[in-house]
Amino acid sequence: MTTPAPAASSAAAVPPVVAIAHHSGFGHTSVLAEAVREGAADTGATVHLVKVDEITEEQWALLDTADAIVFGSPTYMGTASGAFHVFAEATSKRWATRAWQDKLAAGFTNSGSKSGDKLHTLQFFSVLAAQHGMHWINLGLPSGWHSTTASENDLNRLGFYLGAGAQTDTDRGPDGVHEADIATAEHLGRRVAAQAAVYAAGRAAVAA
Ligand SMILES: Cc1cc2nc3c(=O)[nH]c(=O)nc-3n(C[C@H](O)[C@H](O)[C@H](O)COP(=O)(O)O)c2cc1C
Repeated sequence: MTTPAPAASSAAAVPPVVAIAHHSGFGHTSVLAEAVREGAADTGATVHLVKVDEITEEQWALLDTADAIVFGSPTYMGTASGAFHVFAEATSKRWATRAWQDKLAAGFTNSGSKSGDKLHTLQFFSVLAAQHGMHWINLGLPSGWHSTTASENDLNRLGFYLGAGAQTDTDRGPDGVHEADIATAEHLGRRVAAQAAVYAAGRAAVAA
């Protein structure tokens, strides 16, 4: 008896497109954006890094065609930076046409304090995603550094669930971004890209 060949899955063959829309005033959050890019690229995804304070029409078009958009910003005064908020308001054009409906979304932030009210920035990102009808992908990691046997070098050392949260001493440059936070951001990139692939394959299967 011959076993029939499995149906070809064209959806699985097409790598997802992940865009990282981010701002960084002093370069710390840029290090994390690069880590998200590396994590997503590891899975074979096509990745676009977009600096929201320099965004061009071509880059808006890249966001429009992405399967997933990862939002990233430092936490300034307990929320995303002013430059990120300018970008968020500019997305209202996309909101009006539902252009980003059913894309995936996720987020990361960095601040000077261990807490620094970073959760509020991640919540802002998730509400922005919800306003667009996007599907939020959380970090998907247990919290690290929470017992006598744990360490500050653990993945998700700051214990965020909604997205990736990092801390960098304010008197250090971009090379001061913590390795564990970089690894956590890479994890987020891999997770978003993997989920985007699952979502695209599922959508193709439903349409078939
Ligand atoms: C205007 C301003 C506001 C800030 N507000 C906060 C804050 O609310 N919480 C915090 O922990 N750090 C705060 N910081 C520190 C930054 O989050 C920190 O320096 C971060 O690493 C900057 O990231 P970037 O280099 O990507 O801009 C603030 C810094 C600035 C310049």
